[in-house]
Amino acid sequence: MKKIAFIGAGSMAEALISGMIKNNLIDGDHIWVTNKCNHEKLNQLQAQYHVQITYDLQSLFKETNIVFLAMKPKDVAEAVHKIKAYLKKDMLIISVLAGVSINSIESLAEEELAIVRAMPNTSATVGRSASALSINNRVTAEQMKLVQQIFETVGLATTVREDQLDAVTGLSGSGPAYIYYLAEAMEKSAEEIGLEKGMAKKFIIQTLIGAAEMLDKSPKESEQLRKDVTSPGGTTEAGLKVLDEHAVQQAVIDCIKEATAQSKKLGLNFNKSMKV
Ligand SMILES: NC(=O)C1=CN([C@@H]2O[C@H](COP(=O)(O)OP(=O)(O)OC[C@H]3O[C@@H](n4cnc5c(N)ncnc54)[C@H](OP(=O)(O)O)[C@@H]3O)[C@@H](O)[C@H]2O)C=CC1
Ligand SMILES: O=C(O)[C@@H]1CCC=N1
Repeated sequence: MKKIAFIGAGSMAEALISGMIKNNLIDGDHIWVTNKCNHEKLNQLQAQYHVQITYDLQSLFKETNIVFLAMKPKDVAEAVHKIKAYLKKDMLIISVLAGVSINSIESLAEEELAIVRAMPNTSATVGRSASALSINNRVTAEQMKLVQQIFETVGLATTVREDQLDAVTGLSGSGPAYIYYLAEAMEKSAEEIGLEKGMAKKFIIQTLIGAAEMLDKSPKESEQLRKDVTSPGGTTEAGLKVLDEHAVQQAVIDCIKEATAQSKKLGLNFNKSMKV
């Protein structure tokens, strides 16, 4: 594996670094990380993953093959401005930014670059990301192989059209947060119904893993799997009735649509601010 530079050292960068290292794709010596100013965070990454950390862009970009852009969309203009002198045609740029298009990044860099726009999620940490990838026509077959390898190491990787990435962001980029939200509610309920916290947590986790595995392995659709749990006049029916009264299913649909719209909005706002 080659040398990888991370510009941005937040949650998503750490999830990818952790996933790549734990799954033996690359060792810490070949991963270089920088951020805006949070030195403490860089120290933590160095201590935990043995990556190289630096604010010296010369060292960061020396013989670098792959550059991850992993800052918030609002910070990308400033970040790319700072590094653009070091970006070379033979480098592969992988952006994980929500909403920001490949063209926008190229405009900021003022250089024709091989760019991958990816939408992973933080489950990359445990090798379970659902990552969608779009590329521009300067990405070579060899670079694409490398990209597939990186994202397959941290989970499932699928190529999509760039115009589908906002929807992927709303569905699976943000998706882990929806599941954690449900887990939080289950944890709170466990307390109220008198179950000890540690024990309840184990039951909740196993229930989520079990249901996810059933969705994956069973030939049945999610609706049928739900019906299989729901005995007439039983406990599940009573519980689900309350969810229906609160229109929870529609709320989830609205949530994913809103997150998708926000991804589009981030891109539009970015374009407006850059006038691209
Ligand atoms: N979190 C998630 O679940 C996912 C996030 N994404 C995308 O990943 C990107 C990062 O998100 P996330 O990791 O959550 O964000 P964080 O806020 O956790 O991290 C952002 C990082 O960017 C750094 N940064 C900001 N400005 C600059 C700069 N000018 N130069 C170098 N580094 C800079 C910050 O440094 P400092 O701390 O020093 O300010 C920080 O390390 C976003 O664009 C998001 O859309 C995509 C999929 C999932
Ligand atoms: O909330 C966000 O904007 C980022 C993108 C997907 C997940 N987190």
